[in-house]
Amino acid sequence: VTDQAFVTLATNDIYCQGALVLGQSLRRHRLTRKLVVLITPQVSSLLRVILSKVFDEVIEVNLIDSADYIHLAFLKRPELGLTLTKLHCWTLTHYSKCVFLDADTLVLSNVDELFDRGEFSAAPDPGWPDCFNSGVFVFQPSLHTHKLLLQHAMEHGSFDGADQGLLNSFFRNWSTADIHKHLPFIYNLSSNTMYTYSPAFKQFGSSAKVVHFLGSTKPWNYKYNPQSGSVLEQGSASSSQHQVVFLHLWWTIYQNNVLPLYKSVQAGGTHASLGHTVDLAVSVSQISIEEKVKELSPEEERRKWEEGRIDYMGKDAFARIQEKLDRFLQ
Ligand SMILES: O=c1ccn([C@@H]2O[C@H](COP(=O)(O)OP(=O)(O)O[C@H]3O[C@H](CO)[C@@H](O)[C@H](O)[C@H]3O)[C@@H](O)[C@H]2O)c(=O)[nH]1
Ligand SMILES: [Mn+2]
Repeated sequence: VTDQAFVTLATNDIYCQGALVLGQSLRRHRLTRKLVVLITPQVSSLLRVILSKVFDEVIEVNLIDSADYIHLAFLKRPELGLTLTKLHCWTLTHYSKCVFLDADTLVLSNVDELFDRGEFSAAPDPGWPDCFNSGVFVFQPSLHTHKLLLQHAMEHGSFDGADQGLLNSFFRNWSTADIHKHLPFIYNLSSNTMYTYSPAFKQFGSSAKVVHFLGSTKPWNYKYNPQSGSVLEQGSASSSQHQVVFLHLWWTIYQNNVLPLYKSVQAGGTHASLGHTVDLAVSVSQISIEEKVKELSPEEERRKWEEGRIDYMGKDAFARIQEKLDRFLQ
């Protein structure tokens, strides 16, 4: 089937690591659809090369390219940045139907049956089951829908400041209108929420098809010991039994199906620079993915702005600029 696709999003080199594991996990289970990753200009050229080995299409999306009125409105709402980026998936009109998967999801078996569902299908959010979780959803690309979504974002914002709030208020009758649009929880199983229903996990957990590492600690924040096959806990994060199993699987795929891709591109050392934001440390007993903290020179900063590569979510966010101005004026 060439007019249907699995789609994910990675706006930086760190989330690319998740996208690569997700892509490889899809390939392990008889892939019959196209694989697409949306990226933003921040993604390094090395990661683009690696992504293109796993994904059929690596598509750069850029907020600056969107219609002018949206761009202008966006400048007043920089916090919607990442949200609008996810919405770009509706512009993939060379596909008739797609399944979106967050870069922090992992596919455990073939999930082609998701394409039997219509827009907008998603699984309940474990924290508020009358809302859907926007980490896995079935949608139909359409420039018209895309425009309506952007308009909705500009007019009403998002009640959680991100895509899940926006999509839930846009597709507001999801929870009551059509039960076929309720994906079973096994298509978006979040294993690390505060509240879990353990007997249900025992009963149904083994039929899980997609795992979602939702929340602030992602698999790539852990370290992995390839010899013992153990995942090393990070700080205060404590993992439940089933989560450990899924983390282990994530790292196994990373080690066996992602690391070799890098080796074919660059001479592998024990400490490799994977792009401008990621360092990879590989030794016999430990693999870790670390974020590089790199300060740009003022000249580099200015060039970034001039090229339109503005970090709306981070240091160029309006609140941060305001702080700077206040400090300057005092
Ligand atoms: O810096 C970032 C952050 C996010 N993403 C992408 O956006 C997705 C959503 O972000 P994530 O960190 O996975 O959020 P969650 O912890 O899953 O939190 C919830 O809340 C988000 C915001 O509403 C929704 O997008 C998620 O689907 C929902 O599960 C990621 O998987 C990536 O595909 C990036 O590319 N870069
Ligand atoms: Mn997620």
